[in-house]
Amino acid sequence: MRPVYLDNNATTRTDPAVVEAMLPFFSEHFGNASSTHAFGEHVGEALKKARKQLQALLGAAFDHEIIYTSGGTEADNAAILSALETQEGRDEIVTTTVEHPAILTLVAHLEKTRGIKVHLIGVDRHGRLDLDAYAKALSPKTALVSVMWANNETGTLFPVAELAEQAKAVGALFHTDAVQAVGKVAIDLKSTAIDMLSLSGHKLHGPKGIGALYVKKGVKFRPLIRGGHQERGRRGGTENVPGIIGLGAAADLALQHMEEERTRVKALRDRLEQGILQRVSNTLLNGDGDNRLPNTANIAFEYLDGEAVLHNLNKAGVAASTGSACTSGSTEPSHVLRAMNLPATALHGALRLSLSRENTGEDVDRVLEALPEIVTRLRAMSPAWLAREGADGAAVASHV
Ligand SMILES: Cc1ncc(COP(=O)(O)O)c(C=O)c1O
Ligand code: FES
Repeated sequence: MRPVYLDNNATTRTDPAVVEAMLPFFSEHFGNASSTHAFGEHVGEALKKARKQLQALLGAAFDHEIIYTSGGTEADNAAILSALETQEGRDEIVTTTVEHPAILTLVAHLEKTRGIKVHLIGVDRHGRLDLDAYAKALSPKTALVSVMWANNETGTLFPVAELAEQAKAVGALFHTDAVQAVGKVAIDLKSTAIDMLSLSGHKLHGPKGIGALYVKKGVKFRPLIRGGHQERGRRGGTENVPGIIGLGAAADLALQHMEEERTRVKALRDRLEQGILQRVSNTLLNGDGDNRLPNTANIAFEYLDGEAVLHNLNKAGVAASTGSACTSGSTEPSHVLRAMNLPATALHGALRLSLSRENTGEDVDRVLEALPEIVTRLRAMSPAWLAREGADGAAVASHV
């Protein structure tokens, strides 16, 4: 049976058209863009076009607002470290409890080694940001705010445009980790107060190992990687030419497919989600209702271990994850679901199903066929579930 891939928030398949666009840049057009001879010439032109393609997806005012990086993690690191250098006299960072480790690991390190004060803003049961706490945390000491656009585990969207306005009002820079949002939701940076934005190629059917940091014109930037004059001196090192070309092609395709993602993919996701909730008892939908990425479903099965559900789904030919790529395999419950205060009975039972434009109705049917039986079988072996049934039974009896 054809395997079903529902782990697109971990990574996506590089679109065949993207691979096609990249291939010549490994062979006939292998030149270095910095060279003045003919081998480099064609490369320079192609890079310019790719930059324009990414600019269009971001709605950026200028193409030189884009700095290519090795991916989302590097872009996040570059943004935070730059802000601390340029925002003299300010030594506080405001971010959230549900950020990706690319942010959380770095800010924890900065707190420990540089005495930077980090405000971690929490979320409610649906993953919505505590806006009062956010407003209170902002001050003239805030160097940078970093709030993700879309959460990788639940797909919940944060109101980054409004948050950026608030940050601007206290003179803080605003960065957003938009790794999961770019290509899935409409973005028009020129009409926002967002100063910096991180993205990653492999989350939007582009190649791995390429990403970008958008830095709004006029915002001071200190390079993370110093070297040659590439990227206007803001990121040294020979350009990842095939990667940049691939990211441009992926951006172009993402723009073309954006409407489809919002309608067809969302309809598939909704059918999948509703189908599971109807067929399986004691399930919780994690995330903010409609205010979510159109492709992401995060569902917790009470009294079960998500890893066990996942393992059995894998055997049925369905690839998904328990929440996040990097923490899968560990027995620690997700920091995102913990921050959302999920009931203890559900904390370990989460399953993330993340779709893309490559999924079909048949993929959804496959999950809906396999999953209820898996959950029933696992619950029949779960002491916690059996104890709960007993307890419920007693509760029912006491009401008669
Ligand atoms: C929200 C978020 N930020 C950052 C990253 C890291 O991106 P990359 O794998 O390109 O370093 C990811 C990928 O897992 C992510 O989901
Ligand atoms: S995706 Fe969250 S831990 Fe890596």
